[in-house]
Amino acid sequence: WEARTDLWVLPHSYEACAEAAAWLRARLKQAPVVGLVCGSGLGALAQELQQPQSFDYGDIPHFPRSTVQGHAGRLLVGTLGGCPCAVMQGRFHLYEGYSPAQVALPVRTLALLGAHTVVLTNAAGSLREGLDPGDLLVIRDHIDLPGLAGRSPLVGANDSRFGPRFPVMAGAYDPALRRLALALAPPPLRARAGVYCGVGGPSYETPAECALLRMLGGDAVGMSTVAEAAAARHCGLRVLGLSLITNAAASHEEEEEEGPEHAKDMEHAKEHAKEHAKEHAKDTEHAKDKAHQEVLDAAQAGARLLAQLLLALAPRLQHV
Ligand SMILES: O=P(O)(O)O[C@H]1O[C@H](CO)[C@@H](O)[C@H]1O
Ligand SMILES: Nc1nc2[nH]cnc2c(=O)[nH]1
Repeated sequence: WEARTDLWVLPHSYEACAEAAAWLRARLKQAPVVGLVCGSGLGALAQELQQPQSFDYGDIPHFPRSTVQGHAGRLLVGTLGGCPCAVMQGRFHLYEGYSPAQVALPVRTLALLGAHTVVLTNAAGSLREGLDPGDLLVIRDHIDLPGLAGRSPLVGANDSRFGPRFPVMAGAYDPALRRLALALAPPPLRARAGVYCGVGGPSYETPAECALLRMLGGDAVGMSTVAEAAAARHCGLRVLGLSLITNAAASHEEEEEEGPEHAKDMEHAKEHAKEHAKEHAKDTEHAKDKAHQEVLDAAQAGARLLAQLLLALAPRLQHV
């Protein structure tokens, strides 16, 4: 038996990223030094980009396709506050069926294009009281749950052209960039530092899972960013992580229903159950991606202040 490693290896091979980078380099007026990944509903972060060149992911060799609402699937390259910048309007997630290496391919491509810094933004659910929708979590550290379980983009033969076999992740989120982001957050944007938990998704967390993540020390939870951060650190990029809080995690749950022990008798309980099942079926139909739509709406509402922060930050990111 011979393992088919080609399908697995190709999307994360150095050659695939180098081909994507060469394709872009041949078309770019100016190479980016900073890469910005837009989270769900945060595509408007590109609005201040000057003289942007635009590329559909479908045209860039080896780039996966964006399949999630709120992720346009486009790379824009221009200048932000004078700083040459590449903005990814849309990222890839494990729950779309992509491998961790495919999720990380754009970050590696940006590194090969000459970027030295990436800003990873996302929409996230809060796990903490006092961290509310509209607030910004400046990521101090992360808990990479898929990564801890072996779903890391760094799994497989190590290509030392990217980086070392065992990269250090302490201090992965650059402390100086974090301080800068905290200092430059424009009022009324409330920014604080904290820990982002990356989960596989696509289901949102149960209340019990939220309690677990809280116990682990998480402040916010989302389904992205951690694989990109690992790949970025592996190839020596500086990383700034920004989570726009869009909801309280697990707040989409229904109010707890009283159990059948509270019904007067079994008949009553059965009737109640039938009615509830009907109502629930209607709700579920109506709720198709209602939760994600709420995330997108909240992200779009917060995008203006986040865009202001990025505009203030960009000139300070240009030089290492
Ligand atoms: O992390 P980003 O890409 O911002 O998206 C977040 O929003 C989606 C859920 O609504 C998930 O993809 C979650 O990770
Ligand atoms: N996993 C997860 N991702 C999110 N993205 C935006 N909100 C959430 C959330 O509550 N949970």
